[in-house]
Amino acid sequence: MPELRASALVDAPVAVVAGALVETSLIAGFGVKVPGPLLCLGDVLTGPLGVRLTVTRADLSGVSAAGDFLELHTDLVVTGAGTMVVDRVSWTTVGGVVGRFADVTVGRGMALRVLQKRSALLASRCAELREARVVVGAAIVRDGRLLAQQRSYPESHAGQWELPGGRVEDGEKPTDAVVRECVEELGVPVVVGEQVGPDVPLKKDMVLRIYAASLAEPGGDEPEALEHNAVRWLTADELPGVDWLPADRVLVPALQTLLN
Ligand SMILES: Nc1nc2c([nH]c(=O)n2[C@H]2C[C@H](O)[C@@H](COP(=O)(O)OP(=O)(O)OP(=O)(O)O)O2)c(=O)[nH]1
Repeated sequence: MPELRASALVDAPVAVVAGALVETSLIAGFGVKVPGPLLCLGDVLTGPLGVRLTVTRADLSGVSAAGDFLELHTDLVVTGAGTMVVDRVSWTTVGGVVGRFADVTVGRGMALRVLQKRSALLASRCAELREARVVVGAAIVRDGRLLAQQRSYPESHAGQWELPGGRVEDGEKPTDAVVRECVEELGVPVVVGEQVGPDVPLKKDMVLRIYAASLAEPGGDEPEALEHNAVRWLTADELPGVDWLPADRVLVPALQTLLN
């Protein structure tokens, strides 16, 4: 299988770059049809010439999509100077001299041009997302289950599930916002841990950032839905079947890893 590699250094943390990579606007300009604004595991991308690729990875380590005769992988490597983005494109070549000639003259040239253009788009989107407002969410785990809560508004999202959290206020540390929001929404204090998964873009200038958390007083009051319809404790197996808000669906693999 011929393979083409290209790499570029992006001046942004890996969570920002991984988040920018799941935005489908980054690839929609190349004639690729996408199912929604954010790439999720299992999504099918339809490209020119009937190429169909299934997303097999979309997390902090990068994004992959694979089809019958084409595979795309973008790996992210943390360096002291930013995030190294390593693209690998591999495809099955049509046999014989003609096939190999087409490969060299058409396939490689096309792939390189696409990668160069996407690399520039990625760098400028990461610069925007670095400055974006942050909505924090808490991935509260107890006894191998994740707490989710069901929204009651707006009408378009009522009934869908999300993690406790909200916008970080001016001058507030994101981890402090997690604690404040959990007290406001659930009536309980939490201890905040590491970030889970990428910074998922919500709109042009806002990202969703999830932190692992645990109840500060495990034997204390039960978390209650003070501003939502309901709370639920979910197992890793239950996560993919939940009607999540779109940005939270992107985070399901990372949340399953947290639970496992
Ligand atoms: N708290 C929280 N917000 C989420 C999640 N996923 C997700 O897309 N969001 C979005 C919904 C909201 O647009 C925004 C959070 O805003 P917010 O908590 O400050 O207040 P809100 O729901 O009233 O927001 P809004 O409708 O006024 O935009 O982030 C999640 O898991 N937790």
